[in-house]
Amino acid sequence: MIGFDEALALLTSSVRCVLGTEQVPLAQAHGRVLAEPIHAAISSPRCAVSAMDGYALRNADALRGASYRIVGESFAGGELPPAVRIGECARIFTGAAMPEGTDRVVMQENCIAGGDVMKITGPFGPGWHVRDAASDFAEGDLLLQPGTLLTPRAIVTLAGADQPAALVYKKPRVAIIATGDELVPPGAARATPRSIPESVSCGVAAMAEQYGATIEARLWGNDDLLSLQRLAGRALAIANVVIVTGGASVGERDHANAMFAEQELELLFSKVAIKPGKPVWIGRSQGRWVVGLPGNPVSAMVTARLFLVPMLALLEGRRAGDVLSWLSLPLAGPVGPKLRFWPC
Ligand SMILES: Nc1nc2c(c(=O)[nH]1)N[C@H]1C(S)=C(S)[C@@H](COP(=O)(O)OP(=O)(O)OC[C@H]3O[C@@H](n4cnc5c(N)ncnc54)[C@H](O)[C@@H]3O)O[C@H]1N2
Ligand code: MOO
Repeated sequence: MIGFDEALALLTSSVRCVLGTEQVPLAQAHGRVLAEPIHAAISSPRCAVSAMDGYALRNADALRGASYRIVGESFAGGELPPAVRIGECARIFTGAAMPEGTDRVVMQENCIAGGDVMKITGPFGPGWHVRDAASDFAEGDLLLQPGTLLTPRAIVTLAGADQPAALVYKKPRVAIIATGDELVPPGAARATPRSIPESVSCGVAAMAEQYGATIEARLWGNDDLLSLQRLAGRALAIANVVIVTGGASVGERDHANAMFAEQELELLFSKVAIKPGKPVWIGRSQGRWVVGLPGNPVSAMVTARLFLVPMLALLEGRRAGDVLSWLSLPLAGPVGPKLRFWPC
């Protein structure tokens, strides 16, 4: 039995990001982890643009009550109007390039216009309503570091930097083997008195997917060593990470560890001084990671969150600290020896 900190340190120093990389288009990049630095291919905005619909003019020339001749118009993506001189202005729309000679936009709510004349009628305030060239980022700026999780925020940055695709780390492939004679598929327990619904692999698969893994197989084994050994071989052939649920303890039919013995299982640790979840174990077999979770659903979910999730993060090129953050809080009340089925 080892302490939690020691177990986590062992895991963190042993799991390497070795699954390789692949190029994915932006539409498939959400939730993936960047394997390259992202630099801006263009500046944003590319030139000074208006932040409002209104009229562009020279700031030094702007005066409430004054009139200006409208010499052209500027639309987002359109041609630039002629240069604007003193006493002149140009019609402008949000996102359109500022015409030469202009450095201020007066919102149209503060003007009236007729024919080719615009008059400033309202208090147009201190804001110039101009977004300077490269005020978001400049061409060549480093915007995203390798190891960044591609969240919606990172995706909009990638696209805004004119990057149509990204190099990302490959997703870990996971196989889950649920063990236990008493287990039946959810929905079938009501008809069989001594059975219980197989819930653990459902929750653990959802958690693994949430943290970037693909589920290659959900397998099911009785508490019979021979058939479990066959399942172990099958799972190791298709996955980077094999998760076994149940059978982690010392009962006569607890084979989770033994089912990998023929596959040269090397344990990283077995049993951690935590509650719930003491029987959790992690090892290597045939170059794959094997994670043994206790069968109790609460224990399995807690140990999956504490050990499987950082393992997946490390395999995907992230750091364990990206997915584990700690907050010390006082207990709301005394904790007895029994835990509820689902922690609230
Ligand atoms: N003599 C000892 N007995 C136990 C110890 C110990 O140290 N010495 N540890 C206890 C602890 S702590 C735990 S946790 C459990 C873990 O046992 P196993 O991993 O061997 O799990 P099982 O015995 O197979 O099942 C425990 C419990 O969970 C239910 N289960 C199992 N798999 C699923 C599943 N996929 N979905 C839903 N429920 C599942 C199973 O029916 C049992 O009720 O061992 C203690 N014993
Ligand atoms: O600690 Mo076990 O994991 O009690 O349920």
